[in-house]
Amino acid sequence: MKITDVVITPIAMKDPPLRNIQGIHQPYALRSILQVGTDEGLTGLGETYGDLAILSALRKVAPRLTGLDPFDLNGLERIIRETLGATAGRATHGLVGEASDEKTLATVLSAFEVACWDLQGRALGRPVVELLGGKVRDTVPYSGYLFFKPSVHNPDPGYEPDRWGEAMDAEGIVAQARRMVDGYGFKSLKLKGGVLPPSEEADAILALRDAFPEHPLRLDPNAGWTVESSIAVGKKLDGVLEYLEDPTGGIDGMAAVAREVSMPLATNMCVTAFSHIPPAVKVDAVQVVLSDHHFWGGLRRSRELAAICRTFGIGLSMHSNSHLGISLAAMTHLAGATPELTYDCDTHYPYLVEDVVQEGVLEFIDGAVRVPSASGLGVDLDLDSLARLAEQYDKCGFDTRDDITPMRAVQPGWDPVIPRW
Ligand SMILES: O=C([O-])C(=O)C[C@H](O)[C@@H](O)C(=O)[O-]
Ligand SMILES: [Mg+2]
Repeated sequence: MKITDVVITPIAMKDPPLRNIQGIHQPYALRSILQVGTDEGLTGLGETYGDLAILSALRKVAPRLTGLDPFDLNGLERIIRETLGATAGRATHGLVGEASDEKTLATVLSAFEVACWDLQGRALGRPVVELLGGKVRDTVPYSGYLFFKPSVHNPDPGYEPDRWGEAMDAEGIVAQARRMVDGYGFKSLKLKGGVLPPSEEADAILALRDAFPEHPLRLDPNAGWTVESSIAVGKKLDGVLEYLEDPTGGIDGMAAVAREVSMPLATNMCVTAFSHIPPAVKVDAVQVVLSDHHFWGGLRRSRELAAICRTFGIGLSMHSNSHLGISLAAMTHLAGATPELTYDCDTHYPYLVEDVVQEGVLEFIDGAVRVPSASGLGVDLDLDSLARLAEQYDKCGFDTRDDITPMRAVQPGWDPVIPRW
């Protein structure tokens, strides 16, 4: 089987005004959708960030893939390295750690790699989970991802407001959590912090603890706090959190917090590439790493990460950005085949109101998604939806994620300084 053509479609999907340390989500989230065609008439699907820098890198690589066998993943990496060289560009946004050429390269590799796994599975008539070694679980549990948010975007993008309403205090977060748990059955909850002063966010966690006594809870301010503030929150939430995620920035900062608090510290900011692991292990900075196949270099690399975490006794969880069904399918196959992944995975999926894959395959039952059993990733494109979301991209008025500018519309002079507290 040989790759004959690659179609890359940037899309924009409606996204609620979710708050974080940088500001607020734009009214649309951007993604790149990959269709990799072969001489056998099969098409493999991939999905990644839609930011222009990534899109440009994907477009540079695409024509070079003609003739490649989708089973040759080492060949895929070689072509990508040759094409992008050592200057792939710094493309990721600030919420997943430092941008680097290597991370951009890993992101591009991942997008095409997932499409190749899909092709391999389709060619063999096997689901991707089987190519990754077989299922270690039939369903993959996800956690309910809670965000502080206003009820509407400002300015109004002209579409129906989202169904989640306002949540700018502990009461609003508990109500949001109730809807997440009732609607999706989530068995654990994660609160995106870095929005209110740390003690108020700790109070929101305590309110969640009262309302959901059995649910493991996580809090993630995306490095918004100083070491001192992080320790204070860690002590206040002693015995309450399953883990505290990126309270402060950097390996040394996290290590200083880890020495003083009882709960594990997790990260998708200070350990986001293989080169970060040795220094983090040396000072015991993090006890849980959130994998994310999108920027760790794909499904193979994510399993290498799992093995390294196992070796050093580090827990493994999974990170998410706003994503569509192709990514959810890839995450579910990966998690379905990865025994080290013992924490419920993150997902933004409940905030999604439009997808490019057909309905009904990826459903949350009791907070979990069944690993698809059809060939490849097990999802197919809905071409009408893809065209509609592509048109939305052309009209949305931006080509790169930016949480700061829309925040300045809400709060003039907004300065996304880190740490803030
Ligand atoms: O766990 C995390 O750090 C994230 O999920 C980062 C995301 O970008 C999230 O903060 C968001 O979507 O605003
Ligand atoms: Mg995080």
